[in-house]
Amino acid sequence: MKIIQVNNQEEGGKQAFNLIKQGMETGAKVLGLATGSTPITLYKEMVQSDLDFSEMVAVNLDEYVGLAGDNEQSYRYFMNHQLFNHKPFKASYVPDGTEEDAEKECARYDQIIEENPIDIQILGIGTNGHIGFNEPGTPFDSLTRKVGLTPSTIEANKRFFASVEDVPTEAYSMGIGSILKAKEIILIAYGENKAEAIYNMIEKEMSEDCPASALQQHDNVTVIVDQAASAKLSV
Ligand SMILES: N[C@@H]1[C@@H](O)[C@H](O)[C@@H](COP(=O)(O)O)O[C@@H]1O
Repeated sequence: MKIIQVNNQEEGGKQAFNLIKQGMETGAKVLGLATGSTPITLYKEMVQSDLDFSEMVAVNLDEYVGLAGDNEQSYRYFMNHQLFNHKPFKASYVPDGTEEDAEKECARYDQIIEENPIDIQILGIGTNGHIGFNEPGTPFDSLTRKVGLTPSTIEANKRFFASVEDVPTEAYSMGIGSILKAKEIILIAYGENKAEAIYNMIEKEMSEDCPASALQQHDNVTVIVDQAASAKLSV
């Protein structure tokens, strides 16, 4: 894994943006995108840039089960407002949180990923090492499925909701197997509450206890971290 240390989130957004720009110059057509507060500065860079995304496809990692795209807490809403409304893509995919038939929705989404192989996958990381909504214990060959969120993830994500009771307890998430199929992966982490997860991901032995450690088996991963998130690393 290549590690890029940055001073702050603005610099991290610029670094990630430059990697995407380079990727597009060398033929990348499909971006795998993530939600959460971490990629916001990257999306700002993309919006402010003169890059044209109208021939690009975006495939998002996950969506809360039960939330429609016009719900302000949904990941579709987040993506539209942070990026797609400002920079139109040829197509943008996010799992449909309103689809009650999980099997049908997951099969549909896996088909989308198969038809649009991801060139560059952007990832954040949960404090427990989750990527997408793949919580600890997720098999590394998993595909899209309905997952239950751990209490720590519900707790971490409640800041976006009126109360903890409003946080959905399930999500549709691309699997770790799907993520590993991306040609290039850029994982971004800021802040001391990510330090343990970053340490487990990079320096501990690969284990399902830290879903992000699966990235150790991928040969094109760049990790963008600030000082606080990289504080536990030995290098
Ligand atoms: N499903 C998302 C993840 O994709 C994201 O990486 C994580 C961290 O979020 P943040 O960037 O806000 O710390 O939150 C959620 O659980």
